[in-house]
Amino acid sequence: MSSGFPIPVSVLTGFLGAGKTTLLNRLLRDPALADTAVIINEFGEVAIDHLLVEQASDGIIQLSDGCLCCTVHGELVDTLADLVDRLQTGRIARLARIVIETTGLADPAPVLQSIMGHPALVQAFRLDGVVTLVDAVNGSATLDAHVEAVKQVAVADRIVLTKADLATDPLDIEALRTRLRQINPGAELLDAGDSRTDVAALFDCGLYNPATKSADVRRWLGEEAAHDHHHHGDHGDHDRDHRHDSRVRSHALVHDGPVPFSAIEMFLDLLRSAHGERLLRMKGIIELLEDPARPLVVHGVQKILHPPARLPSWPDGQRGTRLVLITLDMPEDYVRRLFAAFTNRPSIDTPDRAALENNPLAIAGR
Ligand SMILES: Nc1nc2c(ncn2[C@@H]2O[C@H](COP(=O)(O)OP(=O)(O)OP(=O)(O)O)[C@@H](O)[C@H]2O)c(=O)[nH]1
Repeated sequence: MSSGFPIPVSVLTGFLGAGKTTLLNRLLRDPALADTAVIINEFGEVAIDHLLVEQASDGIIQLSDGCLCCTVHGELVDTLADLVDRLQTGRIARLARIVIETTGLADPAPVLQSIMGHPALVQAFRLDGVVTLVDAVNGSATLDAHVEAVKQVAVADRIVLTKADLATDPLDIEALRTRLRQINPGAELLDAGDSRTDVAALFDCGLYNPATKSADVRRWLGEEAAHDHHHHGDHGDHDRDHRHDSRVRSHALVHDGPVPFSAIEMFLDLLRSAHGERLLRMKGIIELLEDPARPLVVHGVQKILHPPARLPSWPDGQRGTRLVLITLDMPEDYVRRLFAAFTNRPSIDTPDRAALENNPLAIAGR
């Protein structure tokens, strides 16, 4: 293997909406991350994430998988192998680092095992560290409800607490910190709002060392290695590898043409008031009737609805509204019909938006 190898790989993980892309955008502004390739995993039929990473798009590689939970094994391995090939044939001059942003529902063990355990990749890459983000507002509830979130914390070298600015009770934050230290006593615990939480503090962790992690982590990684042993070269066994909770699903909503702000607002309000606790994540890019040239970006994370932001222009030139919702136990049909009602594309037997607004007896979704 030629010089420049092994390339350090950092894994950025954290539950849905914890703030991975936000932190990544901040870090990518640092010249220390020049020559960094970013691999992001998208799920669902519409891709949004790559539009929201503010870097020259040639540095971003998007893995598109239909699955919520996996930074899917085979595709990640193929992408990394392709990068090696491009470097060796001179199509890329140099890569100083790779950052992999996992999906929020990812079990991190297979991702780490892809890098540490794959016979071909182990020569080219070294797993440098795992950075796990935990949202200070939703963190405790998320750890209670989702085992993936506990695993993400347990495997971390650095844990970054986000959204402390939104947390109302400092005692809650302290309780969360204590819990994070219990799950992973060895990781450094940092605050996203602290300017010292920079590239130097998060990356260059040294070679990832499972021996410094809990017995659980060593067991999970061991199970992955055993699982891998049977699956090298076999990318098609997704059903068997598919581990996410079938109660969790993603809904992709697309609308061509501009939508009035009031319609989007009402759609989100109704969804949140009727089914807020079932809405794990909502994100979208919206073409507004009032200002179609500047896309509106909306984010909801469990009980938080973040203030919408505006982009100066359409990142990929393609206008329209793309929303992704990740829900727990929510019928697909309900979401689609409600969205159709507010974008004036009623399906059969569904009251249209005007009827919903004007008729107090109309109950959406019924
Ligand atoms: N107030 C506040 N908002 C934050 C912070 N970090 C992230 N956000 C907001 O949280 C929302 C979700 O952030 P993202 O960076 O998209 O989260 P993510 O982890 O990449 O989301 P997924 O990829 O969907 O799992 C956005 O509206 C961000 O602006 C923070 O520290 N404070």
